[in-house]
This record gives sequence, C-alpha cells and structure tokens, in this order.
Amino acid sequence: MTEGLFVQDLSFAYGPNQALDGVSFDLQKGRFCALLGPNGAGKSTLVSLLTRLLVSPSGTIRIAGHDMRQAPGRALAKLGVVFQQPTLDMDLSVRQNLAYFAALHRLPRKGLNARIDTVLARLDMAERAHEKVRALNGGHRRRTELARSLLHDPQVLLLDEPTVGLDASSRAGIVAHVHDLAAQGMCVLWTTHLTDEVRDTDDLLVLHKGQILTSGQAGGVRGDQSLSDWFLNQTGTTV
Ligand SMILES: Nc1ncnc2c1ncn2[C@@H]1O[C@H](COP(=O)(O)OP(=O)(O)OP(=O)(O)O)[C@@H](O)[C@H]1O
Repeated sequence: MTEGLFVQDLSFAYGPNQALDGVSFDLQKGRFCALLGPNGAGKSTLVSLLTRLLVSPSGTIRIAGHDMRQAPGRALAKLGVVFQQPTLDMDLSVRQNLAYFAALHRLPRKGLNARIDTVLARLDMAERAHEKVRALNGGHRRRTELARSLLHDPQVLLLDEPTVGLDASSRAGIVAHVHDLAAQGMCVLWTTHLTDEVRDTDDLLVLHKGQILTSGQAGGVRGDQSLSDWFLNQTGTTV
C-alpha cells in the first residue's frame, strides 16, 4: 500500500467538455512533485477531484492508501491542502486561526497547543503566533496556511499555485520550506505556472489538454534545455 498519492485512470467532463481524460500517476512519500500545465490543461479540475469538491464517475484516487470512493473521510484525513485563495481570518491571530481549524477537524484539545507550536516552528513562524494575520506580510500569511495544513498530521500535501501574488523572496522561502517538508517524508503535489520553482531533482507531471503529457524527474525531462523552453517545444504554449 503506497503511503503517497495514487491516481489511476481519472477522467472528468463538464457536459461535453472533457477536462481530464485518463490521468494516472503514483507519487511516493518523501517526494516533491511539480504539476505544470498551461491554462485550461485541467489542473483545477484535478485539484477539485483530489479534495472531493468534485467526484469523478470513473478512476481511482488513493491518499496514503485510503480509497477516496470507498473511504473518503479516511482519505481526506491524510491530505493537507493549501488552496490558491487565502482562507485565513484576518482578525484572528496566527494561533487562533490554527486552533479554529483544529476545532473544525475535531482534533483532540489535549496537546493541541504543543502541536500548534510544533507546526509553526517547522515553518519558522513560532515568534509570530500571537500576531494578527492582518499584520503579516504575504509570505508569512502563506506560511501560516502551510502550518495549518500540517496540523492534522497529513501524509500528502496538495498546494494549488501557493506562491501566486508573493514577492520573489517570500516565494523562494515558501518553495524552500515545502521542499524541506518533502525531504522530511511528506508526499507533495505542487501545481504551478512557474518553472523556476521546479528543481531538477523534483518529480514532474506535465498536464496538457486533460492528459499527462510527460512524467519523470525534472532534470531528466528537460535535458539540456531550460524547463520553460522544453515546455514551449512540447506544447506550443508557455506554462
Ligand atoms: N465549470 C466548468 N464548466 C465547463 N467547463 C469547465 C468548467 N471548469 C473548467 N472547465 C473546462 O475544463 C477544462 C479544464 O479546466 P481547468 O480549470 O481544470 O484547467 P486549469 O489547468 O486549472 O486552467 P487554469 O490554469 O486556467 O485555471 C477547460 O477546457 C475549461 O474550460
């Protein structure tokens, strides 16, 4: 049983519009996988299926070995998500935002403060625990969301273009933190338009017109071209 994210033959159509067509991949624990795709490739549809906002009529999703169709609660309990749009309460402190999420997920109150301290420390956010989110810069807000996504101890982390709108140094910080989480054993799926966020040692999935065009280690896939040139040559479009 894989501890990562297993997807097999996943398809989804909006009426006559086939958004995903037979998508399969198998991501391992401890790996950072970048999902690249141009506009309309099907990334948002895939994210919606992985988070069960949509349900596919066919195909299989297993999160840390739990089948999304047969045991959605157990599968989603192993998934941490950072959506593209921020979902923090600006007038609560960092700690209060995390505590509220913990209550929603019915995490045990016993040991919760220590758990919050641990996830904030993992994101270098411990000293900001009592600050209101409104007072934080964009990078620290994103790190708060990342810390929150780890509270229930997921094995798979899904991030949907998590660096949109951040300045270069905050972006680099988030990219580095999430690579660290993968190095510590997390299975990470990171959707992005930004090829400079992908390291040669990362896994790469390229989604194009609803299908997986290529998968493999990013450095091997791009060869001696830059990843953005490789992408343009393969798809005739920029990411
Ligand atoms: N609610 C919807 N109704 C009809 N068609 C849709 C709907 N949502 C998406 N589509 C279509 O499904 C296909 C995949 O869209 P999707 O939003 O998943 O792609 P994407 O890779 O996330 O694109 P973007 O980067 O622009 O968000 C596109 O052809 C899109 O027009």
